[in-house]
Amino acid sequence: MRHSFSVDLRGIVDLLGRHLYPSPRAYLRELLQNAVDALSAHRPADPRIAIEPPSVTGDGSLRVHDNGVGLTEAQVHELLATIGRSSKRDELGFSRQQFLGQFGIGLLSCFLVADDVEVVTRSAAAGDGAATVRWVGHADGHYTVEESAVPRNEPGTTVTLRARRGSEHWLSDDTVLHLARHFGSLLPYPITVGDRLVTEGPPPWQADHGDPRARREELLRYAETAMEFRPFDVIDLKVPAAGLTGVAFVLPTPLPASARTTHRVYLKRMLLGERVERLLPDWAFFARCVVDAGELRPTADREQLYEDDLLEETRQALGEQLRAWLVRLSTTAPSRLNRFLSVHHLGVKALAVTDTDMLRLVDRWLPVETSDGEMPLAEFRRRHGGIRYTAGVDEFRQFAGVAAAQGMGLVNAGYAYDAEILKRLPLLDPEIRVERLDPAELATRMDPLDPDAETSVLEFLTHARRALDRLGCDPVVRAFEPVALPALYLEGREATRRAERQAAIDSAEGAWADMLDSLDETKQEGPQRPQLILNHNNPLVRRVTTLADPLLIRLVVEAMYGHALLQGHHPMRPADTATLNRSFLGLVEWAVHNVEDPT
Ligand SMILES: Nc1ncnc2c1ncn2[C@@H]1O[C@H](COP(=O)(O)OP(=O)(O)OP(=O)(O)O)[C@@H](O)[C@H]1O
Repeated sequence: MRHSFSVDLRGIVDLLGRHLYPSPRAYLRELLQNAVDALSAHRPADPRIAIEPPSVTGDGSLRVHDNGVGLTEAQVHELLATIGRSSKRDELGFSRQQFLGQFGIGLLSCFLVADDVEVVTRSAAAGDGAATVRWVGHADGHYTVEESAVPRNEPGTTVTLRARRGSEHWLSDDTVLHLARHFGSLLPYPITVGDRLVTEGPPPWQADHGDPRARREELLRYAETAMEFRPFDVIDLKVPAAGLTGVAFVLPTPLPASARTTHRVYLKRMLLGERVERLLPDWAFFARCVVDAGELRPTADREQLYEDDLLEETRQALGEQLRAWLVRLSTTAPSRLNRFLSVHHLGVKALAVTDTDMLRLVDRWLPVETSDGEMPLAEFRRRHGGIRYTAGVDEFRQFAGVAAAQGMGLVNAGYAYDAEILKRLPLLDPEIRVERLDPAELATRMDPLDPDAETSVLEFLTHARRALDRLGCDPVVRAFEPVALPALYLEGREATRRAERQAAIDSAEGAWADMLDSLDETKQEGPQRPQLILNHNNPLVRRVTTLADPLLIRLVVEAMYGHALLQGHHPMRPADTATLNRSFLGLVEWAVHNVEDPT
């Protein structure tokens, strides 16, 4: 025997109210949507939707009239009284293009605010003699159908709601006016609430202003009122496959890193939401869009866009259009591009990591910190042939001045995405040379001393070497710029790696330490120790190299070693800290002793 499911309407309404619709306000959207669909199905000469709020009906009820397609009695039974039955779907289950509704549950949302829903309707299709049918559905799950005592004089439908106790505010004049404006201001048929027209005509980007500058100004003004910011620029958007038109407003300030950009989306000119996500690719955080799309689908709660192939395709196409705008800006208005970059550099850099056009744009236009001051990478290459960079900000601060003085240009790639961007530069031109600075290389650029000077520092060097040996460091004397810098601690990249490995071995214990130790293949290689480069051009250093007292030389060299470590933000091992302390106290003692006893 076959049986049909019976549905407990209260349970379903509860489900919708709690889990599908985030707020009961959805009821007005669903009523507007049905009225619009009814007009799209019939298209009378003077289509209109008239909402009568309680102040007009006078009996506390809300009425929504349309002069659309209406329903016959048979359709009333089939469509209004069957949950999930919609006239707007084809056999394959896809929503028919011109309609907003598709699921056949929208009317149920009225039960979120009312216990009874009355529909009085007359079908346009059934001709002049069509009866006016009155259907009343109750939240407890039963309904009545009868021929209306008052016949309608034109096809169409009137839905009447009387607020459930406690829900009166959802039907109040102010709320209804606000909701009708919110959801319906761009809808293609005139909508009135009482005697107020809430529709505003076509979307602002479709309005014809004749002059493009006037249009742009109008759109900027629209953004100021609708989104509360004066955009940096407006970009027209169009994706025919999704029936999408609209505009992207470029944000005048960067978003906080954690924030997601959201968009105002209309579907067939009904507002889907003001905070719709995932319309643009993630990288396009600098734009907020307002769009209307005919073909994109909503999620069942009508709050977000349904994720399908068409949405993905649309996202790509919109991304393309924003990218093209950026590239266009770089050729037609570089100064505007520079202003844009100064605000949104982080996002553009993120984009350049995966996108070659953006990489080219960053290369040519985005100023980066270099030892010659701020300039785009392309300009830096013009001056220095290739690119040598430091991967950390500290490293850059330490070496930029010295490197520049030796005629070596340095790029600071210590900020987000910098190093990845630099490594990708050869994609633009395989000839581009990019290498990371090896600090050890700096020493090779510094002038050795002339033979006389070299001889004069030999004895000093012997003492200095003895002082630094147990710290794993070799002293070297060179003449370099800037004169003001007495000493520089240089650790080659290999030496750094080795120090890190050694630190790991030192902090490990037992078998683990033995294993790390045995893995340390560099043990077999010759020593590559960090160097303390003392600057012979510096007057103080020059005097120090002439000292005769081995104890004083040791104290001075140790102090310079500690100072150079601190200056270069190098990590201080316990031995380094102890050395610095001891040399400091030793020098104080030496100074005091000499003041007391100058002999
Ligand atoms: N104002 C109206 N004029 C004519 N027919 C209507 C009207 N309101 C509802 N209907 C009919 O009732 C059916 C069910 O409406 P309901 O709002 O529940 O679902 P839907 O609009 O089809 O889909 P959705 O759940 O996406 O809103 C509609 O498909 C439509 O045929």
